[in-house]
Amino acid sequence: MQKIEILKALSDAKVVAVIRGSSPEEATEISKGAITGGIRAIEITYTTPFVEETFKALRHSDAIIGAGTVLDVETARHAILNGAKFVVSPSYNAAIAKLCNRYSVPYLPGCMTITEMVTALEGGSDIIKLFPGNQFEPSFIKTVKGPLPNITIMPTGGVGLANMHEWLNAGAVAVGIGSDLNKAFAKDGYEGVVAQAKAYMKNLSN
Ligand SMILES: O=C(O)C(=O)C[C@H](O)[C@H](O)COP(=O)(O)O
Repeated sequence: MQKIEILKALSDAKVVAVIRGSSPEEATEISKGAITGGIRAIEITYTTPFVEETFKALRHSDAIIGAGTVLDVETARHAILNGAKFVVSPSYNAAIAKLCNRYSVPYLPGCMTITEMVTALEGGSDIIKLFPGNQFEPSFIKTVKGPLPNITIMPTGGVGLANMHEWLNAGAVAVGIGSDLNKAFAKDGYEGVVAQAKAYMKNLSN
C-alpha cells in the first residue's frame, strides 16, 4: 500500500481504534470486534506484550493496521517489519520521523504546542496527533488552522462516543479512540466492542 493510500484510508476511516491489550490474544479479540463493528483503522499499541502476535493475527484483515505507543526508532522498525501501515507516538521523535520517511510509512506524532506541530510538519508528518486531546477544546483546531491552514489533526486521548462528533465537526481528519472502546471490552467482552464500534459508525453517518 502506498503512503498516499494509507493517508487516504485513515482520513476515510474517521475513527482509529487504539487497542491496548493485556495480552496479544486480548488485543486481537478487541481488534476483531472493532473491525466487525465497522472500524476501518486499528492502532495496536506497543504496551501490549508480544504485540507481533497481534499483528500476525490481523495480517489478512481488510482494515488498515498500524502501531501505537511507538517511543523509539527500534520500536518503529519492529512495527514496520511486522506490517504496521502507520506509526503513532505520544510525542514527536525526529529519529522515528526519519525512519518512517525512509520506508514511506506515515508517522503520526503526538503534539500539544504549535512549535511541536511545526517541527512535526518539517519532519514530514502529514497527520499530527493532538495528544492528549482532552486537554483542549475542539475549537483549538480552528485556531491552529489560522496560521497553519493545511495542517491535518487527529485528536486522541479522552475521545469517545460522547464527543467524537464535536472533534470531527471542528475539522479533525479522524479521531483516535482508546479507553472508550477498551472499556466496552472490559464490560461486555467481544460483543461489547462490536456494539461500541457500531455506535461510532452510526454516529458518523448521522
Ligand atoms: O501512546 C500512543 O501512541 C497513543 O496513541 C496514546 C493513545 O492515543 C491514548 O492512550 C488513547 O487515549 P484514550 O482514548 O483516552 O484511551
